[in-house]
Amino acid sequence: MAGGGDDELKLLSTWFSPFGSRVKLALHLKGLSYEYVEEDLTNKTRLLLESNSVHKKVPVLLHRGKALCESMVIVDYIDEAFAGAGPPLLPSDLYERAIARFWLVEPWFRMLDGTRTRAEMTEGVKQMLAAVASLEVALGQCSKGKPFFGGDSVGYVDVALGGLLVWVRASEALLGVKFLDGDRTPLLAAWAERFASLDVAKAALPDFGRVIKHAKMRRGAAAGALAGNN
Ligand SMILES: N[C@@H](CCC(=O)N[C@@H](CS)C(=O)NCC(=O)O)C(=O)O
Repeated sequence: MAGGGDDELKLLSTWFSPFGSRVKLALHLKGLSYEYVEEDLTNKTRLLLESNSVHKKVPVLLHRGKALCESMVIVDYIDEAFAGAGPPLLPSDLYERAIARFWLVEPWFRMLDGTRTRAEMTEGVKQMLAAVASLEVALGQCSKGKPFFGGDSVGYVDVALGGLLVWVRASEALLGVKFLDGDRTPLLAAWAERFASLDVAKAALPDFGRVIKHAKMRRGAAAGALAGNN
C-alpha cells in the first residue's frame, strides 16, 4: 500500500457518513493507507473545526497536514495526487471527464430519514424516483454497456453514488419503497448489486443493520424535537 511517510494521509469522518464513504472508497481503490479519526458530530474535535472552519463537516482529508474538504473535491484530489496508484477514477478524455462531472452536479440521492411530515416524505420519494430515472440514463451513457459508470472499472460517478448506496438501501427499507428497482431501473439495480459485492465496497461502506438502527434513532430524535416544538 502507498501512503505513510511523505504521503501521510489522515481522514476525519464518522462511520455512517455517506460522504466519508466516498473518500474511503477512493482511498481503498487507490490502495492508499491512511489514519482514520472517528468524529463525534455532537462533540467535534478541534482538528475538524480548524480544518473545515467554513462548514465544520466531515469528511476532511489531511494530506501532509494540509486539509481538504467536500467529498467529491477530495475524491478529485486523491485521483490526481495519487495518479500512479491504482486505476484513474476520472476518464483521461476531457469530454468524458466533463460528462462524468455533469452527472454529479445534482445531489441525486436525498437522505429521507430526516423528513418530518408525510407531505415532505411523499415529495422526497417523488424526487428520488425522478433522480434514479435520470441516473438510469446516466449509467447507459457513461458505461456504454460495461459494468460500471467508469466502464470496466469503478470510476468517479461510481464512487460518488456508491458512497450513498447503503443509505439508499436503508431508505428503501425504512420507507417501504424500492428506488433501485429491477423493472423500472434495470441497469442501476444490477449496478448496485455489482457495486455492493466489490471488496472495496465491503471495506469502505458502513454496515446496513447499523445504519438502519442509526437512522431510526435519528428519526425518533427528529419526531421528538417536532413534538417539543408543538
Ligand atoms: N457536501 C458535503 C456534505 C458533508 C456532510 O453533510 N457531512 C455531515 C455528515 S454525513 C456532517 O459533517 N454533518 C455535521 C454538521 O452538519 O454539523 C460533502 O460532500 O462532503
